[in-house]
Amino acid sequence: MNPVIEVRHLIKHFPLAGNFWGRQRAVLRAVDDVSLAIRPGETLGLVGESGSGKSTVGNCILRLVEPDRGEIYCQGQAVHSLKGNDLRRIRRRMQMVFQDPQSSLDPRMTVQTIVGYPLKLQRLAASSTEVAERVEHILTEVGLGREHLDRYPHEFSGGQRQRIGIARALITEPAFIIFDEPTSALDVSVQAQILNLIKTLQHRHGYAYLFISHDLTVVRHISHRVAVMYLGIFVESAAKGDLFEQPAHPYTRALLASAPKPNPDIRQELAVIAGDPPSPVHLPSGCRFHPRCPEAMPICRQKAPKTKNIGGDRADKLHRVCCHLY
Ligand SMILES: Nc1ncnc2c1ncn2[C@@H]1O[C@H](COP(=O)(O)OP(=O)(O)OP(=O)(O)O)[C@@H](O)[C@H]1O
Repeated sequence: MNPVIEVRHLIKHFPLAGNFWGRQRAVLRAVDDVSLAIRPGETLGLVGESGSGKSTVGNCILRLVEPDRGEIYCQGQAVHSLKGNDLRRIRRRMQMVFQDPQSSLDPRMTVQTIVGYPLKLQRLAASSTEVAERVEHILTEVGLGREHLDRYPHEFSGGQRQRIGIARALITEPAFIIFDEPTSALDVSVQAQILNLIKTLQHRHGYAYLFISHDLTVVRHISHRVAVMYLGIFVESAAKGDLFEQPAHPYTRALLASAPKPNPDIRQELAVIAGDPPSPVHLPSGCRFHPRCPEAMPICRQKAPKTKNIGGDRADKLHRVCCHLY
């Protein structure tokens, strides 16, 4: 199957503000050559410590942040070169669900208006009657009845608000959805319900998902493949089973070793590895993980490793790792 979304060599550097007296301006390398492909019905989980560049990858794919370089294809269409109305049109096929439903829903709008708004914005419905019908249908899909149509966001629980956020993303019938930490603001019991809803919707419609999270349990539950991000690059990516059973990169191994055993009732946050990540402005020489790596060799200080495939050739068997050990 062809990928729904494909990203090739994505780069996003943020120039730092300030006066550098003629010296070259320092840049923060938020995303530094990332490639990925996601097929219909597939979820790619994206994990990594805070600041590793996960959200920037998602924002660049949707062009909410302008990439510096790289190619982005949605169902074969070159998103990176679209402008104006063409860019607006492709956004109906690529949607995002945010972490905090409280702040991403306008408190002055009713559910009817919030969920129907993308249809109006993109002129995807012929009449207000059609908008109303489609809103009602999509609310049922996410487990909310028509009695909620005229209520405001503050009248809902956190889980219900996230259902509204999901309905708003689904109303344009997208092929690809980015979930950026969609359950981290929710209680653990509600979190499970939302994750199951996200999975059910994927089974029903074949959506491709990019699922960004700090939480290894959540990523393990929801993903088919997983990519591990460290300081702007993917250090490892593989099918979920391979990544969790046979982690190859020392960073992935450290993440898994430091996480408690799988327990759906416990959040498994990252950021428990010895030492802080170096600054993305002043990256270490060679491999960017070497100052924290228990297996660092002399070459790791000198030369950045290339990404190699240590798995099979089939798309679902690829196991890519960026490390001098391989
Ligand atoms: N608009 C911006 N201007 C300058 N720097 C930015 C901007 N957006 C993100 N960054 C920086 O880029 C780096 C990557 O940020 P990003 O939010 O993508 O990381 P993340 O892995 O999603 O982190 P978190 O899990 O905390 O959301 C960080 O160092 C961040 O401070």
